[in-house]
Amino acid sequence: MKFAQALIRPLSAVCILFGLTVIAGYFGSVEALYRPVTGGPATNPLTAICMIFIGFSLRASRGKGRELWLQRALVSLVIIITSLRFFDMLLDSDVLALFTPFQQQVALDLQLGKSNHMGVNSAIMFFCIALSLLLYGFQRVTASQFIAFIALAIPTISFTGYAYGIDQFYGQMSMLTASTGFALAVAALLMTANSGAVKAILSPYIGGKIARLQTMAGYAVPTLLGYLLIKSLNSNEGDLFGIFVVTICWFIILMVSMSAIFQEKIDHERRRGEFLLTQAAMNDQLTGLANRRKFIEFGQEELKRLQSTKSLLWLLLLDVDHFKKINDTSGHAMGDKILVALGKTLHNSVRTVDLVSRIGGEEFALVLVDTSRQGAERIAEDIRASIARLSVAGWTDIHGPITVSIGCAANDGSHTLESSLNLADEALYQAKQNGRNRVCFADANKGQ
Ligand SMILES: Nc1nc2c(ncn2[C@@H]2O[C@H](COP(=O)(O)OP(=O)(O)OP(=O)(O)O)[C@@H](O)[C@H]2O)c(=O)[nH]1
Repeated sequence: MKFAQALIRPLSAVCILFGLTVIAGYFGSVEALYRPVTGGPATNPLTAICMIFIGFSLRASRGKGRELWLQRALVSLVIIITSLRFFDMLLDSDVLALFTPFQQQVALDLQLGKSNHMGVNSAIMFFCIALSLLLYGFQRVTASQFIAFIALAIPTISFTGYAYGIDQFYGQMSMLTASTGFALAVAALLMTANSGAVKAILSPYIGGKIARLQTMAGYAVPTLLGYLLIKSLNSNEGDLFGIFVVTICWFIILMVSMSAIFQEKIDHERRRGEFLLTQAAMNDQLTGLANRRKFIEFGQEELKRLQSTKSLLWLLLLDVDHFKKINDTSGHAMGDKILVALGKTLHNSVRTVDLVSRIGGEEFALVLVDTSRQGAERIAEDIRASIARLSVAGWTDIHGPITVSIGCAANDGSHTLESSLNLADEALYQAKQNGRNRVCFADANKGQ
């Protein structure tokens, strides 16, 4: 998606450059710059201005404040210019000539019988691109995308015309205008890459891959077959045949886009379901902390990492003192409430790189990564003290403070997670034996 959107700036830059090249052609009277195919259609100066305006408005489309107003102003001007072209066509007037730069040169070309009008197809194409960008600026993304698709269809019809030799298909649209319009319509579509059919087609998942393949094949195969047939049959019905091919191509693209949207919706639900299942499999429902499974996975990953960092990992095993009494005197619901409060305290006591997990009923395990012995001592003691001060709504002083015993063991990467867990468990047992509400450290030489 990001890659697709990164294309917008270079595409718009190329189009601005094309527009400026055409203007330079009129300015320096270099016909080849505005009429790439000798005797073919020229790019009218106003058409070149539309290219430049749309190119700049694409660059401003994601802006805010003044930039957004500039974008709206530029696309509105293009809408006005192209609308005047429709006006001239309907009333058989020539209002547009009043605003056309290099009008003398344009008039001379026309006198000499050379084509140099802004083609109606070009006007429709730029009108649609400008409208699409205007709608995008007003956050009408679906409508913007729909109009951009229509805009994209117009140069593809011209390309088919050039390929099949059907001049009605490109009319007064030069190859340069068709290519620029195509690039601008693609850029306008990419602006809406986060929604609808474009999102579905660009999706990195399987649905997107299939849709991209189908879109390309759906366009390339009928176009190529049509080309081969029209050349080999030398058909007089070329126009009808061309219309048939273009219609088939766009019908296929429409079908592919629609099925891609549904496919992406279903795939999105599946990915969400998978995410929720993984979450459920890795997290403890009551406290929201990691569960035993996640603890083992995380611990083993960190131990692997230790082999290259040569630092120390600490395992803190924490058990609530006389938790059975808490349940028996105040009820299971209060017991649960205390477990949740403990989970929060533990979570807030460590860094984001560490892991806090609930590995049993009233037993928690902490993994402290890249930590010295002094660091582990300080954290364990802070945790013990802050839990002894913990106040839980509904838990009264007559019951005494909630306390925990903590057993700690270090691992430098030279022994297994299981052996560290056993050492921490022995230290925890020691803490319980020594009167609870205390921190004990495993013998550093054991298990190494
Ligand atoms: N409320 C609640 N209680 C739980 C949960 N899981 C385990 N328990 C209870 O935790 C208590 C653990 O008791 P014991 O293992 O005897 O240990 P203790 O009472 O904490 O005593 P010491 O560990 O020796 O200090 C049992 O009564 C379990 O029913 C839970 O999710 N919620």
